[in-house]
Amino acid sequence: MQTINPLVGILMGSRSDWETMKETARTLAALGVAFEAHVASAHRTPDKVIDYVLNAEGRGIRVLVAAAGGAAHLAGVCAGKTHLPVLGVPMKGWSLDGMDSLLSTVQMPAGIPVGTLAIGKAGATNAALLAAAILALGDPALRERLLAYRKAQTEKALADDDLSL
Ligand SMILES: Nc1c(C(=O)O)ncn1[C@@H]1O[C@H](COP(=O)(O)O)[C@@H](O)[C@H]1O
Repeated sequence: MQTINPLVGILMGSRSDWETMKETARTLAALGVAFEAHVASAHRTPDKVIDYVLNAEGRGIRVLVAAAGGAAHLAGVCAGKTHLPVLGVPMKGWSLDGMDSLLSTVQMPAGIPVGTLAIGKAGATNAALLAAAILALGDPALRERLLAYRKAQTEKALADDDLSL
């Protein structure tokens, strides 16, 4: 999936991660951030991952989001091949409630950072917001859209405080 001149590259280890990672795509779309999303696995298609990451900056990508479940090596391998910010999203996976993905994404050796988000859809949403926040540092119009998104969220949370039986 691709919009024009993508600034954010979303990689996921399997198509089975897409249901969760749609939250990243939807949030970026809501903020008007151009992105692309691809299935690429450090285990199953390592050459595709390396090729993508090495060409990302030259193609205009500014932030990478890497999502994987189980033995989640994708984000770490991406980070090892680029100085672009890499945000890791651990997938809940098929066992261990995603703790395996979380730990294998977050526990990077010093020198090769992966900004690791929460497991699952919350992490997928927040990866988009963090990517947008990074891009907004140099994009005043995006900064305004991000502030409006946050304001709407606050207003919804306040409006939710009208409990009845
Ligand atoms: N952790 C990785 C990597 C990787 O780290 O490169 N590649 C695929 N996977 C993960 O394997 C899980 C099961 O994949 P399948 O559903 O295709 O069997 C997915 O969550 C995927 O991210």
